Amino acid sequence: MIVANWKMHFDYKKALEVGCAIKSKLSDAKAEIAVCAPFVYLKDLSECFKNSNIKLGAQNLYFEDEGAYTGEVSAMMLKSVGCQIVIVGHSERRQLFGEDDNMINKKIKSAIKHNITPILCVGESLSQRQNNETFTIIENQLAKDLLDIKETVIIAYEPIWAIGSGKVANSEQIFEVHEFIKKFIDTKVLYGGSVNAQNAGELSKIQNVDGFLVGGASLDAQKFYEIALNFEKEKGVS
Ligand SMILES: O=C[C@H](O)COP(=O)(O)O
Repeated sequence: MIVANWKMHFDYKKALEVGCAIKSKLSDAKAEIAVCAPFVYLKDLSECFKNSNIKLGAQNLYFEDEGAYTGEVSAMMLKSVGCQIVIVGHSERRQLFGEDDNMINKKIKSAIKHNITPILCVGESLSQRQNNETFTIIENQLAKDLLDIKETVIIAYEPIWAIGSGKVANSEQIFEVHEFIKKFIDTKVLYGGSVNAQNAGELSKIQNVDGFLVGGASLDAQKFYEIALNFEKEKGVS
């Protein structure tokens, strides 16, 4: 599974241009492909992704369905514009907006209630890794974020120090964290953090990597396409 996280990029015209280019390049992809776009572009992207295998995703949600929550967007609303996937607990939201594990847990439950597949992001900071706290941090995030949740949740392992930095975690680091996550929950585990068209092939060789959550390189349809292609080649997805 290859997921684009566009974060807060593009104006309307560019978002539709890149979204439609991704659709035309990857509509026959064998790997599962999803594009997580800013809220305001979702409706039109859902039209663009019609009759293709590209899944529509959001980057966040609020856990209540409706009410006096100025500026928030609920799972019910996302579902109504065709969203199938939502990213929850991205480190940028944890760090910049103080999103805590309790809130993340409620968001995951709300997504599931509306039949939207959550992608839960977990990962350690550089200082936590240097202090040998990686597994404790990840176990703590998984335990709290997935409390009382039995349904399918996709996990994205994103070491914070690898996001947008050009510093990719090495194969051993990725393998052991994915193994740890899969012991906790038997599900798909994606890797995220400076994935690009050049390193996607090598990263795909790691046996327990089930796909990627791609930030920067997903802003270019050709680069995103090459990542998916390299993944399919290495994994023998056909
Ligand atoms: O959600 C995506 C990640 O934060 C990775 O971003 P990046 O590919 O720009 O490092």
